[in-house]
Amino acid sequence: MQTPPHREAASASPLLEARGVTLAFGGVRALSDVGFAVQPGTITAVIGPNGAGKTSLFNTISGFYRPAQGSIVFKGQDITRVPAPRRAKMGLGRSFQNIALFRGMTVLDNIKLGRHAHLKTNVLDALLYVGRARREEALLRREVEERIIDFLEIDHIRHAPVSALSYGLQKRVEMARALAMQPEILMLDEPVAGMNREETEDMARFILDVRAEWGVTVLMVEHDMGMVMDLSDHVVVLNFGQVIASGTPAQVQANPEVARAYLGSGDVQSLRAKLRAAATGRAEAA
Ligand SMILES: Nc1ncnc2c1ncn2[C@@H]1O[C@H](COP(=O)(O)OP(=O)(O)OP(=O)(O)O)[C@@H](O)[C@H]1O
Repeated sequence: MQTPPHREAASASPLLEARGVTLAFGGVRALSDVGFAVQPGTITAVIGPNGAGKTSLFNTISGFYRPAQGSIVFKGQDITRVPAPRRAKMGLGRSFQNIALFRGMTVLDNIKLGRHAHLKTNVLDALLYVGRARREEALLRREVEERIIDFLEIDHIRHAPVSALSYGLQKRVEMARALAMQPEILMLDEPVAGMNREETEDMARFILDVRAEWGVTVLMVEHDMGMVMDLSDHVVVLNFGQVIASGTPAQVQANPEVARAYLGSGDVQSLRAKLRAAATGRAEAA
């Protein structure tokens, strides 16, 4: 018997999985039995009202928090006990909700620092092939840095200190630094929070291009529901630390539980109308 095509798609190996993740801070249960999968090559978004557990989930995936129960699986490997820096080297790149750049340093130096975490040359290599390894590394580094600078259109500010940049540009530099690690999955924590419409449009374009041109899978946490619905292939909705819905943007928008979490009533028409209004606003601003 043949497997229907949609079944095949659903059973493709996920790049990343959260399985039954539970996390508590003292008496507060931030996450309860959270499970979802990120398929390679997709843009997946985690949304939910304030305090739903989005940041806790991100921190658990990137290794800053260890769950009380459950596991995180990346490329088929259980990484629940792998420390955060090693996860980054394995290909989990991330940006932060509150920009975590070195503000006194230039854009280029911040990007170089991101790249530094990816250095492959170990102590033995360095002892045996000092000259060649260094030269090759330097060449490759410069190539990656230039490609990122070009891609994110930040050439004009490469020597500017980060502190002198607008918020939108700082967010873009943070993305550049995360890309410098050449991640397989890029985790973006509220990539458009605090941005004006134009900056939001730019960032949305970069997120789509990261996937299209760099082949990077994207997992983001974002408050801007309209942007999420426009960009994502898959949306996971959290509320009070639990997954209340998961599916395509259209499926999530038609889910009364989601409308209840956001609007206090299960009226999916109102939810759709709200999203349409937001989309019209963005189109007018563009
Ligand atoms: N370090 C912490 N110590 C204690 N409680 C915490 C901590 N971090 C988060 N929490 C609690 O865990 C729950 C989930 O918070 P979390 O920040 O993950 O939600 P969120 O969806 O990211 O919220 P927001 O959209 O406001 O950023 C909340 O009740 C929050 O108060």
